[in-house]
Amino acid sequence: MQKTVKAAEAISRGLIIQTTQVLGTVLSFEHPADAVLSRHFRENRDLGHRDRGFIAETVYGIVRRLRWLRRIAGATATPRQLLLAWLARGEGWPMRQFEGLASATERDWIESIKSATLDEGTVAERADLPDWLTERLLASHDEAAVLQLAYSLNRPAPLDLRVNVLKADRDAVLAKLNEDGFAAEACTMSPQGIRLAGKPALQKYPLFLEGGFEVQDEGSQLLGLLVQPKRSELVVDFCAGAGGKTLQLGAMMRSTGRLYAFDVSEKRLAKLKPRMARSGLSNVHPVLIAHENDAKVKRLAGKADRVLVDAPCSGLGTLRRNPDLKWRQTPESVDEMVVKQGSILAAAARLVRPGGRLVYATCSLLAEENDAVVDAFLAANPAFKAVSAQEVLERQGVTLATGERLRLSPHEHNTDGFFAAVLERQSSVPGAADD
Ligand SMILES: C[S@@+](CC[C@H](N)C(=O)[O-])C[C@H]1O[C@@H](n2cnc3c(N)ncnc32)[C@H](O)[C@@H]1O
Repeated sequence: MQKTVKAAEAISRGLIIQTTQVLGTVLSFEHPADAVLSRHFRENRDLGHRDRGFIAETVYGIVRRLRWLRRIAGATATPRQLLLAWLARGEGWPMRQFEGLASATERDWIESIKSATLDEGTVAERADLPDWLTERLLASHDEAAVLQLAYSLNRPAPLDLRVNVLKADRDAVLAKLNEDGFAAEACTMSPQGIRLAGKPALQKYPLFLEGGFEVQDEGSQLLGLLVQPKRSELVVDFCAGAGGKTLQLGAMMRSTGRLYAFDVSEKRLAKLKPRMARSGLSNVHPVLIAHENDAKVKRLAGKADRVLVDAPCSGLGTLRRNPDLKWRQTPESVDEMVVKQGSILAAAARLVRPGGRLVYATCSLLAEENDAVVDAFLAANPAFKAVSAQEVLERQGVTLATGERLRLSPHEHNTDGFFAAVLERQSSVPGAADD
């Protein structure tokens, strides 16, 4: 508690006002919270590391516990009231810390909410999730599991790195990080992963600039391992985005063969370029496509050894990092996503050569974006058969009792929530009517 009190002593009225402004913009839910924060920091370059940390952590803390805070502070509480309620109840600030920051009337109000008690509340209220999402999770989990999952999603995520195996080896990177004062340890599941304590700034760290590692959640690294690309293969990362997994696949291919990084977003693909330069990879070919049935995609029909579909999804498995998603997504947006996912998977499957592998992955926790999409695909494409994700990982030294389909969750694996299914196009079904 002493640490919180000390940090709070340095909080100025100005910082409280700025945090309230950022919070107000985030709570309009017109833009993603991380974009609102980045923009604020770009426009206020004089803000120090600690003040940025205070604004970001406070805003994320409030968004994570918004339902609880509204129960405490009132359904129509203003951003400033939510902030004061968070500092008093979420951060446990004692009354004397509000002197000079809150008016006498506000301090009376804070005192009253400090001692306010709440009834137990509904499952959704206790989980700090919207009702519709709680209902959908309850369809595949019991109440205790939903609450456990929600509590783990409502905490900040650790910082994981993936060692670039083309340039470095994990033990050497680990030793260097520890020597330079970072508290780093090897990830327990991913053989390429390192977990750091705290949130150190790494953008200017020489080993990062030289391409020795990238930031990537350990769970996301396991998805790359499921693709298991080999040297000289033709591999397609169908939804490459800024290339988190592309870079991992390229390094696993030892910068040989051809690795196509498709995406419909020019902005995301542009973010891949500097990362490619750092990584030292020369086998990556970013390709901007208009949609999943673009002619640039069709040219590779039947040619790919491996295809990864890291599908656009609700992102609800990443609530530790993007807590605003739970308030921004709707049942309708999820339903639209499911249609898109089916269409992308069908288009990507056409690229897989006989005997080749297709991996469908999401960072969603919802069965309709995961199993339902894969089940519908398998029913319509008898040439594809499921392969055990557990066995694919085992062959790479990862022991994880996941069964046929990979399911990762923060409360069980301390990773983001991920789903993946590994499928293989049978070589013995000539001309199967699957496309
Ligand atoms: C989950 S993100 C990918 C994250 C990325 N693989 C990584 O590891 O960093 C999904 C991506 O799918 C892209 N996308 C959306 N619709 C698409 C489509 N029809 N074809 C290909 N990519 C698409 C989005 O622009 C987004 O970058």
